[in-house]
Amino acid sequence: MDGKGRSKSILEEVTEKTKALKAETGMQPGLAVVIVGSDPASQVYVGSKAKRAEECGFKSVKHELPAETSEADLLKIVDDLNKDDTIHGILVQLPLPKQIDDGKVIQAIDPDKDVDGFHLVNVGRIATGAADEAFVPCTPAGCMVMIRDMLGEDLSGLNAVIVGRSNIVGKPMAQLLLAANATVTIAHSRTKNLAAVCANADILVAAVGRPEMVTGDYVKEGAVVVDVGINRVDAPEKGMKEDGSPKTRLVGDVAYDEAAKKAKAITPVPGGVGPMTIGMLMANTLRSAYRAAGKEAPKF
Ligand SMILES: Nc1nc(=O)c2c([nH]1)NC[C@@H]1CN(c3ccc(C(=O)N[C@@H](CCC(=O)O)C(=O)O)cc3)C=[N+]21
Repeated sequence: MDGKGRSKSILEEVTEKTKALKAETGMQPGLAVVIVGSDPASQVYVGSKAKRAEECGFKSVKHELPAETSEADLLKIVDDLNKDDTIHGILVQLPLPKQIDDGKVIQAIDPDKDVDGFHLVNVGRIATGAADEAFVPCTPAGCMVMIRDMLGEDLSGLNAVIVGRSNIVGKPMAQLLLAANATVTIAHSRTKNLAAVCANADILVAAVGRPEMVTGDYVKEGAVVVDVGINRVDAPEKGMKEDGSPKTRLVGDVAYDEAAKKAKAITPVPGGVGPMTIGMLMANTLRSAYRAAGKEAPKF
């Protein structure tokens, strides 16, 4: 499953619907991305989010704050963005430095601008089957688009196994699959006979953060496999960097070649779930702007 290509089609639709909203109401969707500290990987993600937002025709605002920023100062910025009518989506890049309580910052974001879908109000909306009114977290939302492309809207009778129980992927993924009528199992590091549990899955979602842990024997013949992992591992076969350390490459949580032999469809890393996450962030921001304009939000 080509996440990069599918994400492109979503971004095109977002761009089109942004034009339509502007023509009809004069409103332009606005996305604010806040990053604290200078972790290089985080900088790259934030940069590409801002770039995509501009390509969609959004107003894009980036707040880059020093690593020693206090919680109070960050909360003040969030509060200002909550009150800013030109901003429809607020994303505070995680993780935050240790002097700042992630939970406190997330709960300070206006739930109706929480395009990450991490606020308790949105978590609760999804858990109670009100996903249409909620912001659905971007990574699970992107996974669902690819699963539905393969299997249709109704997953009745299918077994879905998610490996990983995080609040940002595993748990919301389970809610979305359940809402689509799949029979859902959440497996994790304490699960007994993990390979056997996974081998029962028609839909297998790997979100554990352990490079290539899901090997061929975990995969049922004909399964749809979604790999959420993005792990940077040493790749000495590519040679050395200038500082003498080995070059690196990205791998998922799934051993791709082995799994691909058995799967009906599988997402690659890179080029799978990652680009879909960014696509869904733009879709959520567009939806937020439509709601602020009092118009029915387009579905993705
Ligand atoms: N509040 C918050 N929301 C997030 O959504 C969030 C976050 N914090 N913190 C960090 C993680 C990470 N994340 C990624 C998004 C896209 C790719 C992506 O597009 N990856 C490319 C590869 C990029 C590369 O080459 O490094 C791919 O998989 O093809 C990766 C990672 C969003 N995150």
